[in-house]
Amino acid sequence: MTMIDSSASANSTNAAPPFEYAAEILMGLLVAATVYKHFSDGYRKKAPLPPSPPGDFFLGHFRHVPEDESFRKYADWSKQYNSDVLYFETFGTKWVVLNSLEAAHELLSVRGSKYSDRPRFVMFEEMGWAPTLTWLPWGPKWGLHRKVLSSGLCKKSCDHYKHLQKKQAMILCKNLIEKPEEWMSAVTHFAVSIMMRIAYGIDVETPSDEWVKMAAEASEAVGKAGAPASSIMDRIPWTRHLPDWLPFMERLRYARENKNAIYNITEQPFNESMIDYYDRYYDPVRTHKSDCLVHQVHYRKGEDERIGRQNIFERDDLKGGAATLLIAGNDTTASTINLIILYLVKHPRVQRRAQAEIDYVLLTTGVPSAPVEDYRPATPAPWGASSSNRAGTIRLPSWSDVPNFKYMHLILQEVYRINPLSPLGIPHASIKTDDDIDPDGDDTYNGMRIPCGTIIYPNVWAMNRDESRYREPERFFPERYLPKEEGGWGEPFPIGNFGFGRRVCIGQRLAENSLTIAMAMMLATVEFDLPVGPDGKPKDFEPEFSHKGQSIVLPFEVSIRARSPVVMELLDRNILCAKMAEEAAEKKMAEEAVEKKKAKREHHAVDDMV
Ligand code: HEM
Repeated sequence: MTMIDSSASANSTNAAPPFEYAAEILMGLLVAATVYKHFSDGYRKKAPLPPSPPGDFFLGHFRHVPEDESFRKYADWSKQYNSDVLYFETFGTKWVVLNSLEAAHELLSVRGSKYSDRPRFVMFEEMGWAPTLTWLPWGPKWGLHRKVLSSGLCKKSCDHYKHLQKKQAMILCKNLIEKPEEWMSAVTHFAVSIMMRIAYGIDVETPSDEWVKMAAEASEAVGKAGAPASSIMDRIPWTRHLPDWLPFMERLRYARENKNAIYNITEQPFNESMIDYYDRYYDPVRTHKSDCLVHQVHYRKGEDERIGRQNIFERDDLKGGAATLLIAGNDTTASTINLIILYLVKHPRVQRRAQAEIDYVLLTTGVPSAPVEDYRPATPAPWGASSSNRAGTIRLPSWSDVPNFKYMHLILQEVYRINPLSPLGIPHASIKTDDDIDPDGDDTYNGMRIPCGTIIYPNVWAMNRDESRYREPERFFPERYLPKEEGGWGEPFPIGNFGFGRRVCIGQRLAENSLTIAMAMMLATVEFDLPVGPDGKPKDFEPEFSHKGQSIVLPFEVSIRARSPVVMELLDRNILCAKMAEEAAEKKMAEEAVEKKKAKREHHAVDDMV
């Protein structure tokens, strides 16, 4: 026994372990496959690939594309190679960057049936995402998710949420005035409270609520995860199984460290919402379900089961769908409001003009009969740090006022243009379709070949700075969109911020409603100024941005105060009214539900007697 053991161990020291050369063999096969592919494509005389900067042999462009602010580099290359379409390749992963609106529109919208797939988001899989519309590949499951989520985000549904958005906009302004130093939490609370209510039926009372913290952690985890589908794991999926202490594996480490944040936001609000669903179900008074996504879809599923109709939207789909709304809807909205505040602070002239417009609309429409002077000081405040009209408002903006705030809408467009939240969009991917002429499913655009399965990044940042569309693109100038007759430059609104074609953002209407009512309310009630330095004078600053994943502005200081002494009272009174109206509506729905149940019971009783 001892002898056999020792010979075995001697053999094992002399012979090579079975997998010692596996890496080399694998590498050799990959090189051979790359070389074969290269030459076989060439012999088939296909159209040339789009221009691309030089890469390394085998590694391709892996080392050449920067992780941070790659959109700038792509825009530079686009100019250098005089091509709006650029091609890149690494370890067999091919990607194309579209630097013009024309190319993005033609490929992603007009040829949408070919370009609406997504690449595999291996890093997000590693982070533990449930099935979510944003990352789902093109196919029936995507169609089902899109249909279910869109039904709650169409115009009619969005009108239904307007009271909620207005109430939260008023609470936002109250929080800004009461705790100006915590202004960013107030903004996050605004966005989270809307999405938590719509997705889960959960009311988020204050900016210090646990739900706000949890949503902020998840948004941060996603926001700092880097541009989607660009990590080493997305390029070479098997690397997700490597230990995360290896060099180049920072993003794997990041994914593993942030798994909890995604788990919490997917599981906890969903479970809470389901508990509430069953509480309501068995409660004789609150028998009606809430109007949120989870309750509505879960109820429909139950009804389908009851009548034997197939419903393929599984529990995990609902969980993922609700988390999609929260994650996709809250951070985008909050980050855009942060940007709006930044540009208002940095451009006082723009802020004054928008306030003047809002004051004018509020004063000249639907005004109580008492003279204006009863509500505002006749002259600007004597300490007049600025030339602003500090009159404040005599009433708060309502939804019917919003279309009249024309200059405010231009500010929003200029914020979109100058700082797109997703500078490289969310990547699409091309697929083979029945209409393809090329047997491999490759496509041709302007004489350039786009191989089937290529990942497509629309460089929205470059499109929004296209000098043939925007004069002085780095300048923040909302008037650029005004027609020339009105003193503007007649330039077009930016288009790509919400994406393209069949994958275009489904939350755009909801987001724009949140943004416009929040802007209107803030401009009517709040004054934003530069922070005050130790010498008591306004202190200018250079904002810092993070471009890891989303392009967001990092926390900055701002001086915030109410525009007039009546503002706080107006806000308090209107918030109270909104809450009372909500309670009354809830009570009415509960009473109707009880009546309905009673009628059903009586109907069955008669049936039984018959
Ligand atoms: C300022 C706010 C927002 C911006 C800038 C924004 C931007 C985007 C972009 C660029 C895309 C990718 C489109 C494409 O692939 O071509 C997208 C997709 C998506 N957005 Fe938004 N979004 C915002 C708000 C919202 C809101 C409020 C919701 C939900 C209520 C939402 C839900 C989604 C979903 C589910 C997708 C994936 C659609 C699909 O893959 O089929 N977004 N969004």
